[in-house]
Amino acid sequence: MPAYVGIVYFLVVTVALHIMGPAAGSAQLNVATQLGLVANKDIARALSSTATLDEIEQPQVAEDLTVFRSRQTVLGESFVRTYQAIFNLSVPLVLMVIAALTSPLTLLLIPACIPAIWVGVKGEKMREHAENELAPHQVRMNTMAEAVQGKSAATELRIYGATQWYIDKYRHTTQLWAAPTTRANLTITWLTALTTALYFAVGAGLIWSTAHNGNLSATTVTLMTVMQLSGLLSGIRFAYADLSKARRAYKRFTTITQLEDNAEPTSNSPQRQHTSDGIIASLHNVSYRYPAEKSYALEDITVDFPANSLVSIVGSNGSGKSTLAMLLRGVRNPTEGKITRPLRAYSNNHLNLAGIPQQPARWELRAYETATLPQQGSKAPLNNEQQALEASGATEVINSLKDKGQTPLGESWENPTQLSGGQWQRLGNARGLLGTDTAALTVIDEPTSALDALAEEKMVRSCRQIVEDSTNNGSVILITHRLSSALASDYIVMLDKGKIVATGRPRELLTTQNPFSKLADLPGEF
Ligand SMILES: Nc1ncnc2c1ncn2[C@@H]1O[C@H](COP(=O)(O)OP(=O)(O)OP(=O)(O)O)[C@@H](O)[C@H]1O
Repeated sequence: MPAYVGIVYFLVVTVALHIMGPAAGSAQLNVATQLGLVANKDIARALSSTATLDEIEQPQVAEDLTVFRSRQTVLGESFVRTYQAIFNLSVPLVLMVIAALTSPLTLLLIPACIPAIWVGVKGEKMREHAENELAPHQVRMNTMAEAVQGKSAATELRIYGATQWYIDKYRHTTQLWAAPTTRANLTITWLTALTTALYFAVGAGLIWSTAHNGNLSATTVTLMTVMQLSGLLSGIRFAYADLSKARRAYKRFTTITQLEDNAEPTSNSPQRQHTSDGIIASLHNVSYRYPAEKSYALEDITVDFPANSLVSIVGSNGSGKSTLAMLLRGVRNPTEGKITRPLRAYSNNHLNLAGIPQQPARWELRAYETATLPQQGSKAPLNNEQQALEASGATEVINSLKDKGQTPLGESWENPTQLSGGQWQRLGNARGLLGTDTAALTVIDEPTSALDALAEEKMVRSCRQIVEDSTNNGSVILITHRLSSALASDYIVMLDKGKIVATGRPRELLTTQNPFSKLADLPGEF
């Protein structure tokens, strides 16, 4: 072989890396961005499904959601890495061919790679197995770690003089629980070291044999190929590990989305259904405590919500209004007591439960998608899209944007369009108003800060319209801080410190002595 082969080799590598590097980089960015968008939509669908927040707040699921929420998702990154590994594979393959032409013995490097690749795959499986064993102990481990780090439990430990005992026990127990992971990591380290040593031994043997024959270009080419392939080997291992982690995270994540898939299909027929006793929802001794909280946000609530009515829930800040709204929407489940819903068709299906949370999420999608997200996730399209967009004021917002409904919103995009708090709120409100025509219950947690007075008045009028147009004898429950909104409703429920302090028709409440009539005498808001 002529001596210039080594020079050609360097030139090929250098030119290939310089041309392919930037191309690979921009392709990776594209892949990551696309995957980020897909992930955003997946989360959106999952969250507009019937899953309760209590479920979503489970630590493991919350962690997965965080992963999926980030633009460069784990999935995206692993795709990028795999892509990069496959892309980069072409360079060493070309080199392998040149190297094989220079010195056929170089082909021995291929079988030498196989044990290293096998260890990469096997190691990942071992890690997954160990992780599965650890998972049931994860929550207890976190609790113990928190206690050691000094949350409220640590105070008790100090009072009992038991801190050292706890730390020893903690260390021992976590060592026991973490043993499979430690063992797996140790085995993987040894196996990786052994297979890498084997690979380099074969490589060194090849380099020695070409140098021994005095073939300078073959030595150079072999040396370069050994180094290139070793870099590629770790690339493949990392790519496989990432992909495997992403697959596990995705599996857990789909446990949320499956809830949506399992939801029973509903008929979208506008037939009018009737309640047996004029009640749309009854709460019986309902109490609610947020996960990880000690005190109750709602205590022993018993109340009937009338059908085909506009009901206002009033009360001071922190009295439990939003919590009650979430229970009524089936977003959270009561900790104690139960909620009964007399309508037969009125399950926890989003076609029968519509509503607007206090702070709708800011989905960074295209404007139309943001305003109509439940349509993207729902199997049966909702009929009242146009009315929902009009009543919420979303149409005005969309029409004011440069590319109308196609305008990309928020930070996730290259040339983002920023909206004001009120504009985001209107798009969110449109989502909540989808399906109100057939909903048995529409729960609107009125935003006090983001909407101006006119928009709020429009909202109250829309609420009345929803009750009148309902094909399902439906009621609207409006959480409000405004006296005028409460007085415009058919029924008022007043809360204070998580308990009901007054219920009744506005007229009745105003003409008797009760906490509501006392507040109504004061000017302004509650
Ligand atoms: N996600 C949460 N985790 C823990 N505690 C919460 C959570 N959300 C609300 N709380 C607590 O529950 C209680 C009731 O809150 P809630 O938001 O229902 O009141 P609210 O009447 O709607 O208040 P506001 O008028 O300010 O919106 C408060 O003490 C609040 O701190």
